[in-house]
Amino acid sequence: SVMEADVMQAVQAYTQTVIALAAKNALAEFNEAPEHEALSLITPCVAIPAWAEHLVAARPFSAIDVLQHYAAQLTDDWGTTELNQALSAHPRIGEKAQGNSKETALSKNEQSAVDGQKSALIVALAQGNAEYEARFGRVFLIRAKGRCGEEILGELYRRLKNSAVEEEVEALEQLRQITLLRLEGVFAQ
Ligand SMILES: NC(=O)NC1=NC(=O)NC1=O
Repeated sequence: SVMEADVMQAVQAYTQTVIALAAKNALAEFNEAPEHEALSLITPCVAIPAWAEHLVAARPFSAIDVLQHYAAQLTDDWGTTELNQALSAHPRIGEKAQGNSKETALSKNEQSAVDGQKSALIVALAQGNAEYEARFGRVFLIRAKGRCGEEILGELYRRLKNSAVEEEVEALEQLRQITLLRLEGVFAQ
């Protein structure tokens, strides 16, 4: 009925307000926190200290999208060094992330669609990972969030055919996506 529609609309508007206010508080917290605290909020996003240090140094941010835009700009300079630095914190796709660090929890969540999938898939991912590491000399990195195991395996097979230069570009783009998605998560709580 019209009444119910109005109530639903009001609830939705209220919910949006609460989400916006929560994000605002998270931003205020980040802006005002002591440096080491602000750093600890964002270091789980990616194991590239310079990125987190520059982001913290650029506070205060007037809005979350300004912060996210600057965070994205900082990733433009990433190259081989940053990629290898970051890979130390990313478990292989399909392998159970070890330990109880914040990064491990994030990886587990991002890879949740892969976990418990058909064992044939897990075996194929393990073989593909090994082939990738033999060919490119580093762990295969893909933004796993929002992707099922089959799609990840398909991407692994496709990227195995890349040249070293093409593959570094792709791996860096995946690292950017993982990092910026995790940053969104920091301010969405
Ligand atoms: N090797 C990986 O691709 N690791 C990961 N991808 C994600 O999206 N999270 C990870 O930890």
